[in-house]
Amino acid sequence: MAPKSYSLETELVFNKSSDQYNASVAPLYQSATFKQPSLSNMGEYDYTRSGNPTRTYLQNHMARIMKANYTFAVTSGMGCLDVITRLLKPGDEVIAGDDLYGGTNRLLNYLNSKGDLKVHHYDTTNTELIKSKISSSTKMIFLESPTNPLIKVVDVKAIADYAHQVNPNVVVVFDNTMMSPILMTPLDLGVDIQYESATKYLNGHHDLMAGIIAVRDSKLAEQVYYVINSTGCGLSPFDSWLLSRGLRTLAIRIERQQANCIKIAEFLQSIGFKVRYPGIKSHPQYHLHQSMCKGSGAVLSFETGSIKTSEKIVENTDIFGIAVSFGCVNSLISMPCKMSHASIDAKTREERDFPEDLIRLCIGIENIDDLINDLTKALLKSGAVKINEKDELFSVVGVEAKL
Ligand SMILES: Cc1ncc(COP(=O)(O)O)c(C=O)c1O
Ligand SMILES: N[C@@H](CCSC[C@H](N)C(=O)O)C(=O)O
Repeated sequence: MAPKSYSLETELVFNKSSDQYNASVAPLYQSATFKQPSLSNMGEYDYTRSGNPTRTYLQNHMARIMKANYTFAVTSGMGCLDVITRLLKPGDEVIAGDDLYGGTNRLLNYLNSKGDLKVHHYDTTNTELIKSKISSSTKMIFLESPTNPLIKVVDVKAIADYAHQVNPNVVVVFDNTMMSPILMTPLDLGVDIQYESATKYLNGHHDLMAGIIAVRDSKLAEQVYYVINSTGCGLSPFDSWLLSRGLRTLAIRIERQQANCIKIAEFLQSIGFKVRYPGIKSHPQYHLHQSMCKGSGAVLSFETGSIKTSEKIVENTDIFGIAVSFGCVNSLISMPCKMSHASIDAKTREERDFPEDLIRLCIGIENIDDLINDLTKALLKSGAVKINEKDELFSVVGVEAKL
């Protein structure tokens, strides 16, 4: 009989553990080795690099949440990409977005520069351009949507369907870190491998690094497992246990983070900033995004027109911490060009229309009035915003972001 599945919110907290003592929380097997029942019978587990019950529990839970047949927990989001790129052969052609996360760009560039892969970066918001570049020699396609931090939206299904028509063996890879499984199910849109940095929303507390790889095809799953076992990047028992714990509140955290983010996007827009956020109608791909996702997440970016002004804003918030990463319960502020995306060189950033003054906000679950007051104080101190005779805030920068 097919296992009964519940709504995502229920699946997140529903415990399917079959623990011998009926522990309400799946136990932590903090053990590197497992004794064999006999010399000839290895038993279910022998060595934690190859498998561990706490990691299996997490993976089974994640598979239900991501609508995957197989998931694999590894030591970071970049660890996922490392495993996935190892499925390719030397010299294979791959297509990648031109606004992928900085670390993704760095690893792909590294492999390209060593001649391991031939990586071609294109603007993946231009579906026709991407289609024209896909050929029978394209072996893998790397997509991200909305992109971090320019919030560009990709037509995932159109690209995945076309790529599979041209080459049934192409592997379409999708980084779903920005949406999480609560807001998007990329496997339903035709991607072959979905991965996420679980360091972000999935865990939500910035107390661990992890990554999850999800697939439906059993052959791909076998290859992914082979690499993980061979390289030893499976997630440790303790981090698997911690991630299982963080995961339970994913739905409620995202609901609150997103509600706060929408209010902040509207606030910034109302005082004259051009805001990049797929949850507001002014986003050029608002309808495409809404057709693929159940929400818009809690990351937005905006420009001020001046690097100095942006620096002053970032340095004058209290509640918003100056830190990389996102998806955590507390709010963060950053300048991607100096922080998360500094690994993309300045020339490439310019070629890709990446604004140096861009500020990224990652919204947490704090009280919304406190967040808006904190931001207002920093905007006023920086001089980016002033108060008119009617006591209303207005932006004095009036910059038109290149969306
Ligand atoms: C969209 C995206 N994908 C992947 C990663 C890599 O994840 P990790 O930091 O867990 O390696 C990050 C951030 O680091 C990210 O923002
Ligand atoms: N120094 C790190 C930067 C990590 S950025 C983390 C996250 N993806 C974000 O977008 O903020 C590095 O070199 O990778």
